[in-house]
Amino acid sequence: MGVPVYEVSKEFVFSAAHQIRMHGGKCERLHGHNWRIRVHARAGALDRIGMVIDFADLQKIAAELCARFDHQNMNEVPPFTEVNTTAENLARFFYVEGNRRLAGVDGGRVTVSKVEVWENEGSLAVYREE
Ligand SMILES: Nc1nc2c(c(=O)[nH]1)N=C([C@H](O)[C@H](O)COP(=O)(O)OP(=O)(O)OP(=O)(O)O)CN2
Ligand SMILES: [Zn+2]
Repeated sequence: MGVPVYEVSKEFVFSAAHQIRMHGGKCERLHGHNWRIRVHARAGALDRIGMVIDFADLQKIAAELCARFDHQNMNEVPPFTEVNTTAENLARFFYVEGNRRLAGVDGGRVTVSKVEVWENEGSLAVYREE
């Protein structure tokens, strides 16, 4: 028998402008996206009612993180005043901040395992740690 792993995920959309510094092409100009973020959470054991985490609680965490960027120029919102606003860096940001928020919940039973960021229907970046 393998080691059990349960995973749930939740998806969010927010609208924000950005510009990719040093890109050298059109993406260096200010432009916007409806960013689509999917946050995956995993656990080796379920809680007493059979959940990794309630979808509503995962939604709350990710919604808080999205709120700081919604209808903003992301390049003006820390840490993206210093870090380039690529989909890869945004995925890492959600992964790290999501895990920071989950660390205090249920003795660290649940972690963010993966974050996917779509800049548009065809362009996806994924961050996870191995
Ligand atoms: N690896 C990455 N490449 C690019 C990123 C990125 O975050 N990581 N970002 C951009 C731009 O933000 C751009 O807005 C999105 O790129 P793209 O998907 O190419 O968007 P287009 O609308 O130009 O795409 P088409 O599908 O060709 O119309 C660029 N690259
Ligand atoms: Zn873009």
